[in-house]
Amino acid sequence: MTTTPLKLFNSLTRQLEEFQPVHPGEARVYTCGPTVYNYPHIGNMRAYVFADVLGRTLSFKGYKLTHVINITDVGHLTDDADAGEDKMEKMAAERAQSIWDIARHYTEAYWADVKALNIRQPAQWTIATEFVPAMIDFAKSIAEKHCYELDSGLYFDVSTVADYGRLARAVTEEGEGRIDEVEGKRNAADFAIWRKTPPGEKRQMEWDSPWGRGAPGWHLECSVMSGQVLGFPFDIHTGGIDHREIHHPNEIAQNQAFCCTNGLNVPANSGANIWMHNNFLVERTGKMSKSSGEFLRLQLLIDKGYHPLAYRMMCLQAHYRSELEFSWEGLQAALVRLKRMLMAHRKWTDTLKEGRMTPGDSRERERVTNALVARFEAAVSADLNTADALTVLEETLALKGTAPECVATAASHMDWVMGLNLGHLQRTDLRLRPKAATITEAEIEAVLAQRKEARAAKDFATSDRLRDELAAQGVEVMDGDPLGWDWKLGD
Ligand SMILES: Nc1ncnc2c1ncn2[C@@H]1O[C@H](COP(=O)(O)OP(=O)(O)OP(=O)(O)O)[C@@H](O)[C@H]1O
Ligand SMILES: [Zn+2]
Repeated sequence: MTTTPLKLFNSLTRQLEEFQPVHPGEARVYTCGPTVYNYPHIGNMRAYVFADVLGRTLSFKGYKLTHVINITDVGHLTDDADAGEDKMEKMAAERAQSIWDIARHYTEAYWADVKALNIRQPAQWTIATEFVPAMIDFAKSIAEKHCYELDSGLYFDVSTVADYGRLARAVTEEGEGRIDEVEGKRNAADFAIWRKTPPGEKRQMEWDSPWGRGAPGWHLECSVMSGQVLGFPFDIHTGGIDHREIHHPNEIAQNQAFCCTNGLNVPANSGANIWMHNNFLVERTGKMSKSSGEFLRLQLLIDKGYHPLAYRMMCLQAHYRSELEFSWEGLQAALVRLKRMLMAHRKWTDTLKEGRMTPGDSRERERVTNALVARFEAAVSADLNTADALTVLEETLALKGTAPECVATAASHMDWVMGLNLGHLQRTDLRLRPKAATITEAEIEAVLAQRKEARAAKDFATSDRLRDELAAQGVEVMDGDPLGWDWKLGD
């Protein structure tokens, strides 16, 4: 079905580029996954909604997709630029719990959010601690030419690779956040690829290596997991925009070293051809951040009564390269938009269910369907312009006089790429129903049934009294609402 070439913004060149797969007909994508020392916040989840839309777009365009997302359960320090403590060790010490338990708990919490947001399962979740022997092998192969050992670990010498930091466009020596705290580092930007456990200390997670007992560096992990599973070079590497500054330049430096040493001298030599970054979800006070302690979890949105796909809709309304400001009003608007789409979609599928097929030429119907889908394809092919793509979906659903089969088929393709699940959601799933509410749905429905009877009998006094009783319990009855929200629960 592919007609429009797929253009993606490559952070390496800061330009839109046409997607040209390394392996014909395939797309291999690696996404930097969460560090599982805490719950993901909805900002983190924006990164995975973006990667999911990318993956769905590639599949929709006919590429055989292999998507890998990692789980970082060791090695990510509290400062991306190679200083501070391991985030996992720190949390384990604070909680007096085993790291393994912490990792399991937060990985599961992350997977629950992935599911709730209708993010597809990748081909593989790579767990960092399962790749440690491969990380040691990778480090061994580049150590002689590109690394040097200090008391605290094995360091990567960034001056040994061409054009270090080109992704960040940062000055190597004085780039942001390059804190040179380690005595003996040759360049301020050099980073540990293996961190030795200091003498007399014991880490919960440590392994033997040629450079002593210790743990791998975070940057090494992603180079190894992506290269091992997808092979260098693969097509696309994604992550949040913060990774453009330190984590990904360091991955690229390692990939260059590895590819040169191992005779994989690929043209761009960065490990991946295209590096893509989503912008931040922000709050009025600034970037939403796990490390700052307070943050919004998807579960809080659900507890307040919002369906999680309303948050997915909120993400899709903005381009992934733009900042998106979170607000409850914005979430409410996204929910209403989702509900409108659902109702419009339902009308078409009901028409089909009633068997009202359009007589006539099936070739003509195929042509109409393809023309509708082509408009949508043009939107997503323009660097994943989901905002335009949603408009095309809405306009398709609002068509009049077009054969229902054409609209329903075209809309189901579009919905699949957007991942809004219009075909399965029920109108009642989208009701605002805060967890704190004490009244049950059955109780609400019972009162509404009484009220319906009263109204049928033109007993408006009783009808109003029942309505007021519900209002006192936070239930807003919405008579005659075109969206069909018969009732909703407030906070
Ligand atoms: N506010 C945000 N909006 C969008 N993406 C974000 C935001 N914060 C982090 N990310 C992205 O989420 C993904 C997971 O990040 P990770 O689990 O490592 O979070 P973190 O860096 O520990 O958290 P934080 O930066 O919030 O302290 C990364 O791709 C990261 O770039
Ligand atoms: Zn990574």
